[in-house]
Amino acid sequence: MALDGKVAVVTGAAQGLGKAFAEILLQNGAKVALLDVNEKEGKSTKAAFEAEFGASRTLFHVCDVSSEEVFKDAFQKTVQHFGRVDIFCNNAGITNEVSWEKTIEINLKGVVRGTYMALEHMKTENGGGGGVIINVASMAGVVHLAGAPIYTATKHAVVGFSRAMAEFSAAAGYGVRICMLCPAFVRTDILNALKEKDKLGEFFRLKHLTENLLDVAGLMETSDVAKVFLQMLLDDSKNGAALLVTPRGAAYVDFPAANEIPCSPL
Ligand SMILES: NC(=O)c1ccc[n+]([C@@H]2O[C@H](COP(=O)([O-])OP(=O)(O)OC[C@H]3O[C@@H](n4cnc5c(N)ncnc54)[C@H](O)[C@@H]3O)[C@@H](O)[C@H]2O)c1
Ligand SMILES: CCCCCC(O)/C=C/C=C\C/C=C\C/C=C\CCCC(=O)O
Repeated sequence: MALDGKVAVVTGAAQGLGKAFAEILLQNGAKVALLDVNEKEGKSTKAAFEAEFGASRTLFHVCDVSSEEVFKDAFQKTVQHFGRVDIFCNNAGITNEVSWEKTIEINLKGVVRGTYMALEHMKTENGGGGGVIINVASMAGVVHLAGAPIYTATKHAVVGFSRAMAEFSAAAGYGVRICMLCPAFVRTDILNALKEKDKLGEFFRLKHLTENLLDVAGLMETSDVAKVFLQMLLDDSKNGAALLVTPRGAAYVDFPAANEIPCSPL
């Protein structure tokens, strides 16, 4: 997929990884709708992009992905403004083990909402032009973080949901690819939760478990992850693929097929 003239939506685009994904899309010729619940940061990011790429290339809508109504409204406004959407990146996410229902609402249900909405618009069956959906999971969607069980659960769920939807989309002939990005630790505000008892609750006393993993794995910059995001987005051969991104490099996860899982006779 060439990006020149394509229209992308990125949730959680005001800062961190979402901002870096939006930036690399803009650098490669796409127009980008930035959706984020943080109005102040979103407006400032939009202003910075406007100065660099021109006013007509970006949009910002205040949008909480945990509200079906608000999310749909922001998406519809984006379609009205740019005329279409070709790329949808479900990136917004939080770490909060105390308000765990909220974490599920944003990290999982927000991704499900965004995926359904994007598919409905892009699928060729409805006269759409096809496209690509990138769901941002985490390495914690493939291996677990004992210090953040709900975060882990949401990211595992995003991986399972996206893989199932990718196969469904291909089988239904929708013309829409769905892939997952699974980064290890990246220098963004989400990691501040590691220092916040009111976010980790009872898991705060074992925060060293996550900190030890971070020490071993190392920390990436958002721009490093954005380069890999772009490669996956542009690779038309990938559907249902989960790309792990670590400071050592990137690799697609080799999930076993059901009949490849070793079993002993009962
Ligand atoms: N930073 C990491 O180490 C890391 C690693 C793997 C995956 N991730 C994932 O990357 C994604 C982006 O996180 P980040 O690291 O850039 O963190 P971040 O906190 O810097 O950015 C998250 C963004 O999402 C927005 N957001 C939060 N709740 C929202 C909501 N309800 N609706 C809309 N926007 C909302 C925030 O305002 C913020 O702009 C998340 O899904 C996260 O789980 C992060
Ligand atoms: C409160 C924690 C917030 C975590 C944010 C997040 O999504 C980061 C997850 C990163 C990794 C998760 C799991 C395990 C990492 C363990 C080892 C990585 C080794 C990487 C390598 O191969 O070098």
